Amino acid sequence: MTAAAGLESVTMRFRGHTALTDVTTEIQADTITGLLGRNGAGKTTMMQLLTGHRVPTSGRVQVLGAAPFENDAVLSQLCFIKESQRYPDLFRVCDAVRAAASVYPSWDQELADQLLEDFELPVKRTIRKLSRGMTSAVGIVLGLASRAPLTLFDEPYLGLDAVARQLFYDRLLSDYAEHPRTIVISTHLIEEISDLLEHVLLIDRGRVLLDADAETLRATALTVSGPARQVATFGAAHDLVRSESLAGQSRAVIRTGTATARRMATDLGLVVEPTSLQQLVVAMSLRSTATDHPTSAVPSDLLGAPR
Ligand SMILES: Nc1ncnc2c1ncn2[C@@H]1O[C@H](COP(=O)(O)OP(=O)(O)OP(=O)(O)O)[C@@H](O)[C@H]1O
Repeated sequence: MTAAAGLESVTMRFRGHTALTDVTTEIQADTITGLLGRNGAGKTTMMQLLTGHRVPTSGRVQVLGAAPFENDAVLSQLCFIKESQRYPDLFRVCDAVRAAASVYPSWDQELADQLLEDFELPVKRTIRKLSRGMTSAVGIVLGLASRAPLTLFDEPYLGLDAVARQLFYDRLLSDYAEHPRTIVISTHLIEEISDLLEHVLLIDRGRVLLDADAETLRATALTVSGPARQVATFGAAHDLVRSESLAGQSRAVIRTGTATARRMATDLGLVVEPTSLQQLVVAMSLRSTATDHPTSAVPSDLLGAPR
């Protein structure tokens, strides 16, 4: 696998706050990567660094083989759709489309027209007068039709209804299948998007907590439940991410993937179920918080039921 972008020992400090601490990671080429993490984890900051909107306090950022900051050759190959994308006051939808068409070398007008129709966007209306969700849809149209070699969506669907979000996932997947490129999406809607993701990068308070391909994650995360003692025995022999107990029964998220581990769980009389990506992300984030703040109370029902 080749890397389309990478951060090497990157620290990003704002006045009085460190948003990223010594982050080293690679964004694989022609892959859909999910950038996950709690509020304030550092996702937007990472995207700003990758798109040359910021320079790291220390460390190196490489995108398509070079540092992105003030590098036109690199920037022309990037498309960054921000959470609250701003447009000039009088811009109509068609003006934004025309402007994007002139900026992105790989722009596909046919795809843009199709997406405008799919999202039922009124092309002559001023963007300022669109609803929150419709404005997000404009960003999605631009991001997909740009066909940029590296496209970053930072929580692209603020206000989008469930049908429009599904439309986004479907169109993204079908266009990506025909035109593979590197896509990074930050989102809190993990459950919805998990099937789309090929790689997962989980950030927690500015540090990388998980950096793995989605297939491996699916194969290595289990939820086991049963008598507390047996769950504890099983957890002690594996990477126990989180467990909760009530009335002598426990439920635990474990990272392991081997057939032997599953057999051991079954032999102990435990119920073994798959762990969804969302459950794993929640469990890992809570473990990280608990490690740093051992006394903080965590609600016991946060793991929810497996898919
Ligand atoms: N310009 C800035 N000045 C000071 N602090 C900042 C600045 N930009 C970001 N931060 C801080 O850096 C941290 C990471 O912010 P960032 O926007 O990257 O998080 P995020 O993961 O995108 O969060 P969310 O999911 O809530 O959008 C936060 O604590 C934020 O307050």
